[in-house]
Amino acid sequence: MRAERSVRRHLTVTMAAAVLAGLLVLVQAELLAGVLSGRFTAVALAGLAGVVGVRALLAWTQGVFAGRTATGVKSALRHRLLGRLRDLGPARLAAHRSGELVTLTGRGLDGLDAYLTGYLPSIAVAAVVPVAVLVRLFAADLASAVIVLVTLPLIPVFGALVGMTTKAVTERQFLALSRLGGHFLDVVRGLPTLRAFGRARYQATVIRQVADAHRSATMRTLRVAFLSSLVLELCASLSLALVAVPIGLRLLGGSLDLTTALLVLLLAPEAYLPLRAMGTRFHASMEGVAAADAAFAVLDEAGDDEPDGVRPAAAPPGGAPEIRLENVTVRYPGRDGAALENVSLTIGPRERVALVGESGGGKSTLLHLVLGFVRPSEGRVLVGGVDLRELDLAAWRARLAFVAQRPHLFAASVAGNIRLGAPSATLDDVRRAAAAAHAGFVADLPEGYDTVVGERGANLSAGQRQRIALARAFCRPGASVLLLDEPTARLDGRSEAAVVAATADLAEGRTAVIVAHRPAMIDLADRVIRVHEGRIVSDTTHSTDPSLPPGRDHAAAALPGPEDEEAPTAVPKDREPPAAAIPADEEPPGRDEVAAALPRPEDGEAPGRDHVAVVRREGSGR
Ligand SMILES: Nc1ncnc2c1ncn2[C@@H]1O[C@H](COP(=O)(O)OP(=O)(O)OP(=O)(O)O)[C@@H](O)[C@H]1O
Repeated sequence: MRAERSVRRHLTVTMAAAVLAGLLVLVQAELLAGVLSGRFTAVALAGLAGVVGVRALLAWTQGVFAGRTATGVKSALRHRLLGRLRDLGPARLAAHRSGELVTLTGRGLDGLDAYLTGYLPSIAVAAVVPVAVLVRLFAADLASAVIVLVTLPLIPVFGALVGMTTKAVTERQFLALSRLGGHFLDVVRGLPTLRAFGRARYQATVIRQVADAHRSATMRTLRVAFLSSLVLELCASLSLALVAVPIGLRLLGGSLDLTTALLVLLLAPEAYLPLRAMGTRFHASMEGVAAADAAFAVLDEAGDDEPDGVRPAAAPPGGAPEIRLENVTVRYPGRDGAALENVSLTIGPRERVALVGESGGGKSTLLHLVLGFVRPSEGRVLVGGVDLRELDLAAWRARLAFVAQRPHLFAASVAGNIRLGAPSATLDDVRRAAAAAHAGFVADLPEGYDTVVGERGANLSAGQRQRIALARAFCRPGASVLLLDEPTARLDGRSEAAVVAATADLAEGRTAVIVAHRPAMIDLADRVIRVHEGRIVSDTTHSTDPSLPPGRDHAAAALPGPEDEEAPTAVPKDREPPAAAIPADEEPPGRDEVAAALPRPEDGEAPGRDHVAVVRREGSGR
């Protein structure tokens, strides 16, 4: 708010300085005409120099305050834009290309400089100075004033005629620029894939085409701008000729004195100049206006993080809450079918729920609903009986420990990445979390926990990235809800067993929702929910029947559908490692070896209970 006030103040000073400098032209012309005609003495030259000096000072003031205005407006817009992008949530954000957003927030908004420092002050000058000049001309010479009065409107009329196409042309140019930025970033990120598939050269051709499209759009914009300048210059020059020729003739005929003639000749161009300048600056500022339009379109998009209605956001309930979905349907923009359809589900406090089902079934969407990343198209999500739409989402998320399906690592130190959700965590806390996530490899990195991770974790293996992301979740001991999206994907058997054990430990006393494909992870849940094509098709609670081997019912719930590639198999509880965090530098207990020896589902064959028994027997016989 304070920033907005100061921007307004700076803009007012800019406009005032521009208008004042414009009006001083009248005094300058008056003095110059007097000095040149000999009406004023040489002393008037000092006054003339003074006026020129004041005009220079005003131009400097205008430049300084215009710069401050532009910086203030751009910074405020960038802040709001970034805030909005944060609030949009991943689902809506996915509709925008990162490169286009980068172009918009960077180079795009920089285009506003021309609008704020040039076009806006020129409007103020064009509104005041020609009128003042006309008034003075009427007082000096009626015939010339009438000619100026008649010809002056031609400039805005012709300017508007040319300018009508400007907006469309500049918008096309900005679109081409955004597309170029978006495509370029996409290609740079995907270079390894493109090279592997032999498409790098082809993409270079595509970039050339997109750049060509941008070049021709820019040339079109420039053509319109030059045409506009030509028309306005021509118009102003002809109008001036209409004023100057009769003045010359009347001067020769003796019907006009030299001072008046000089004054009219000096003042008349000043009537046209502000309008011409406005036209030129209009073209220069249009790219910034197109960028601002694009920025406002993003700002106007409904975010997912705003509580509905005018009520203040409610604080999330304390302790491990109950999570309830009531007839929830989720439709993503641009998709016909629903990602989740009429789903009703209650997850009790401290309950551990595994979400299973084939790819694309809607499991991650369900997690994102609880996170508040996506909003239900129909139905509602309740946390501890309070609608998520009424909750303070920042406070709610502070209570969550979340591992995303594709965790993002920042180009910061390993420790910084792990303590992302717990900035006050000490290095010991970070080490403990890393040990629980079985991320012992960090100690072997060149600078240990201070090693700077490449952009998006580029210098780490996929499994190492996953373990750092897990450590991030483990570094939030205050969290009362665990939301894990395939936390053991990309882990080897040994690490998986340890992470499952640590997860079991962490889930104790918390509400946990875990998207899982692997049997070991599924088996630690109290309840297994199978999601298929956006619907819950089975919901199995852990059996209390002691005659049944543990996990049997889970295996049944997790049984693959026709499309499933993996056949998850329950690993009996007694074969899991103890439910305690295993220090990364220690050898995991012997059970891990069993887990490590287990053929993984991706090995082609889904292991059954017998496999485990065989491996154990072989192991013990040695
Ligand atoms: N941002 C999005 N925009 C549009 N459609 C989406 C978006 N995210 C997911 N979908 C669609 O919603 C459906 C459910 O996706 P979701 O990611 O929830 O499945 P999933 O069960 O988690 O799959 P997986 O096991 O492969 O991670 C899919 O058809 C997917 O294509």
